[in-house]
Amino acid sequence: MITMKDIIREGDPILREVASEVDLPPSEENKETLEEMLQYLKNSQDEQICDRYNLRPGVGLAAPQIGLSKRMLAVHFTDFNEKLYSYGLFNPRIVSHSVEKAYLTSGEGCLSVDREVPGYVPRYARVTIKATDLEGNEVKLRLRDFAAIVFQHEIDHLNGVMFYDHIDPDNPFKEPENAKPLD
Ligand SMILES: CNC(=O)c1cccc(C)c1Nc1nc(N2CCN(c3ccccc3Cl)CC2)nc(N2CSC[C@H]2C(=O)NC)n1
Ligand code: NI
Repeated sequence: MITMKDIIREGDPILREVASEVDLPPSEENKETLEEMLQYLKNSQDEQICDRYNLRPGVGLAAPQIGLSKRMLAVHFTDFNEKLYSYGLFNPRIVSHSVEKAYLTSGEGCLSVDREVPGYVPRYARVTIKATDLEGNEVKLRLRDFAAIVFQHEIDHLNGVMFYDHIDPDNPFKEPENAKPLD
């Protein structure tokens, strides 16, 4: 079971590496790891389990955050329209995106960052992702708003990018150009 002791914190160089593609079809080992990452997210959103194991709640987790420089990520959340997103993905990539940007007006948090880093994180408002899922199927996901934000945050981890790299250091709460606020 993944707990907070398994989560790599900022400062560890692995979080700044470009992670390697995984071989397909995914090995049993990589499938088990990705299942564990998904289970972490579910556990972290269950009050009893979260309290018992002192987990930080999250809706996304990328393999570099547990010390594996592999292009694997898990997400588990329901969006504003009550649509459930629960995926373990191998080799996810953004194949197209909107010009329009979006940002969480509350800023972003990260399981690998044990501090608040205030500021708007401008991201694409809509993205199309292609990847291979836990069953080994090629999936194509058209995402918008919160779902688009989460997937971009996690794909950033596969490219060594942290959310605060996107925050304007001169004015963290400046309205990003051509961007819609997400409350
Ligand atoms: C600094 N201000 C803030 O963090 C912030 C502050 C307010 C609102 C938002 C919306 C903020 N922003 C933000 N809130 C989240 N959560 C909201 C609470 N939730 C959760 C909490 C408890 C139980 C179940 C759940 Cl579901 C867990 C997820 N998650 C992310 N991110 C950035 S994209 C990846 C994702 C992630 O999983 N991070 C660990 N950002
Ligand atoms: Ni993160």
